[in-house]
Amino acid sequence: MSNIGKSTNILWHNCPIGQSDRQKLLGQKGCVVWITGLSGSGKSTLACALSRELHYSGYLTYVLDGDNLRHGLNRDLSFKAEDRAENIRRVGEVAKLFADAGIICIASLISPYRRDRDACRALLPDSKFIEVFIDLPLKICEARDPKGLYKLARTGKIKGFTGIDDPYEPPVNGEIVIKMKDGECPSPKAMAKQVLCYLEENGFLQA
Ligand SMILES: Nc1ncnc2c1ncn2[C@@H]1O[C@H](COP(=O)(O)OS(=O)(=O)O)[C@@H](OP(=O)(O)O)[C@H]1O
Ligand SMILES: Nc1ncnc2c1ncn2[C@@H]1O[C@H](COP(=O)(O)OP(=O)(O)O)[C@@H](O)[C@H]1O
Repeated sequence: MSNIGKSTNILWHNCPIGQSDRQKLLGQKGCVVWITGLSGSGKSTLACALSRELHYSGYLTYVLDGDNLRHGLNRDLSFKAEDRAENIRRVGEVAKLFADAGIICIASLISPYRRDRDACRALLPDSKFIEVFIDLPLKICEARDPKGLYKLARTGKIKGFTGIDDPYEPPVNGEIVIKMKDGECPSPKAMAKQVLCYLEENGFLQA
């Protein structure tokens, strides 16, 4: 019996069918592809492009997108630092469950604080947490501004906006960095290919 957080006298219950059985069934390894970057850097675009490529090659994926999760699971959270931390913690735990199910889980959230991302990494042993940083300058993201949020942040109508008046801490030793080349951002297909190659080379596309 052990006490975990606020739960007392609880015991882990094991199931006879485990992660490796599910992975054999699916012909892949469960993992978490964690996409981080500024608003407008292309996180959702990459998540969808990667999911599409993998799906049509016969692999099971699921996308956890920050914006979408804030419509349900995380609707009670704001953008202050403690709430962002709780947002990332919950999504990390959910992503871990998907990976345990044998699924290639693609999480796309700003996740601006290194400590929160590292806590998610710690939940997933055996290199199953793959951090992908879309390293796009603020200037480009702000010029894109598809939702008009940077404009609102610049005029003070949104407070604590990442990159404007709230920090973004880039990964130090992430697995994949997506960068501009010759002043151009790689296409969504090219970004997805970079991640796909990593998954292939590291054995995630076989049981
Ligand atoms: N203050 C502030 N800062 C940053 N972003 C803001 C803010 N307010 C609203 N939004 C919109 O919320 C989306 C980010 O949600 P996330 O859950 O990914 O954020 S976080 O990881 O908790 O920082 C983010 O979506 P993306 O543009 O897709 O990144 C914004 O559209
Ligand atoms: N690789 C890319 N090349 C050109 N435009 C892109 C690329 N990725 C995303 N975009 C565009 O940039 C904007 C922001 O992309 P989005 O995926 O919503 O970013 P985020 O999820 O990081 O906020 C969208 O209008 C999208 O069409």
